[in-house]
Amino acid sequence: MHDHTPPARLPVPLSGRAYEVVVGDGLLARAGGLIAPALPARRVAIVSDASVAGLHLPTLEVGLREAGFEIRASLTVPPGEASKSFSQFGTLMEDLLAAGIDRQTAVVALGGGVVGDLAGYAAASALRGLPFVQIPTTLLAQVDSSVGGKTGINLRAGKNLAGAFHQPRIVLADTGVLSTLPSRELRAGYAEVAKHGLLQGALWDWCEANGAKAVAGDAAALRHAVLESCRLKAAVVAADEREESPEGGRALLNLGHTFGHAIEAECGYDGSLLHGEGVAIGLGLAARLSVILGLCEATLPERVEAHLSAVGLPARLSHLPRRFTLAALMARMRKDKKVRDGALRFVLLRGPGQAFTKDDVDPALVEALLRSEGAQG
Ligand SMILES: NC(=O)c1ccc[n+]([C@@H]2O[C@H](COP(=O)([O-])OP(=O)(O)OC[C@H]3O[C@@H](n4cnc5c(N)ncnc54)[C@H](O)[C@@H]3O)[C@@H](O)[C@H]2O)c1
Ligand SMILES: O=C(O)C(=O)C[C@@H](O)[C@H](O)[C@H](O)COP(=O)(O)O
Ligand SMILES: [Zn+2]
Repeated sequence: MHDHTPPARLPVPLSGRAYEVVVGDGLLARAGGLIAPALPARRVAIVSDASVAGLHLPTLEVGLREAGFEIRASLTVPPGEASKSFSQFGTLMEDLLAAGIDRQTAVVALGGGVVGDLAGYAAASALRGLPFVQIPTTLLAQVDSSVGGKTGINLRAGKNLAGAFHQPRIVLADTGVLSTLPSRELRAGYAEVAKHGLLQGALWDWCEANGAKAVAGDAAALRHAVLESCRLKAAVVAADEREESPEGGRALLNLGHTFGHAIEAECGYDGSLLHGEGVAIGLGLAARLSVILGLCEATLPERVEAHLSAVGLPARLSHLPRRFTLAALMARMRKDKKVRDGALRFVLLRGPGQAFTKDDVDPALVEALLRSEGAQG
């Protein structure tokens, strides 16, 4: 049963590279007509993961062929974070070239953030840059990763440490495909909505009132979460596309990620901790660090953690079954891309809607926080 609300079109107003995020139900079946005006030719290579391809690739292929698209290849990678690797990247590049792509062939990512980040990096690199289309199929990818042009893979040293900025020509967020998403994945994606809520303010109030509906799969709540998240992200990215602003800018979208990425990397990308779950724990830790530094009300961490727990997300390090060593977490955080002149930089909160970056945080305070949360050493 499809929702017949007409699709919304949100602009991402980047000078010379402006594009739209189209949000609606049933977009996959109409994909060809929707993406053709944004592309140089009706020729694509689709990249997906094996699970998503089994569920949604046939609908997309029909939707593209109906509009006269030639599909040069439909390539799949194994589902999961481990596919954001150099070896999958290499195989994907070879397969794209073997499929006979040229510079007018668009790479279409059909999947979650893993497929979007990996295929986007391949699109940025193959023939030194191919047109790219994002068709996000997870809540996380619809509210966050498909918008803004960050692409990349993980290295042994940590998360997203190789990559490129490569903006898509268009994003199709078909909210109907979320009905097949496992509930753990829906909750993990919701962590980025809560992050956007804490950055934006009014959206945090909405989260506290409606988050439970969103993680239960309520279509109206999910549409609202996608629209408001993309609206916020589009504005932040348009103002500071490459995270260069000294005043916070795009780096604010990293709220919770300094801690989250370190925890995720320590877990080894084996599915035991999803990106959104790491972000949820990171949001709680960022709120706790903000209190330690006297920046916000002492009640904020409990408020953040209570909401995240209420929607079924882990909100504290101690909620995970495994233990972490302090030295390992600190070493991971020192490799974070926000580090400036060797100093850790954190996104902190004065309250919901009042985030900022701080680069003179005493590492001893961070260590004391992590120790009090159960890190060993
Ligand atoms: N580029 C960015 O700006 C950005 C932003 C946030 C996160 N990320 C990255 O995104 C990645 C996480 O993305 P994710 O949470 O989407 O994970 P994912 O891509 O691994 O997808 C999660 C799981 O859901 C399955 N799946 C996807 N869509 C489905 C559907 N409609 N029905 C059923 N199953 C479906 C996939 O097969 C996979 O097993 C991380 O690597 C993170 O670093 C990037
Ligand atoms: O788009 C951004 O900018 C973000 O920070 C969004 C994050 O949710 C996302 O996880 C991103 O990939 C993290 O960026 P990174 O630069 O720390 O790898
Ligand atoms: Zn993230």
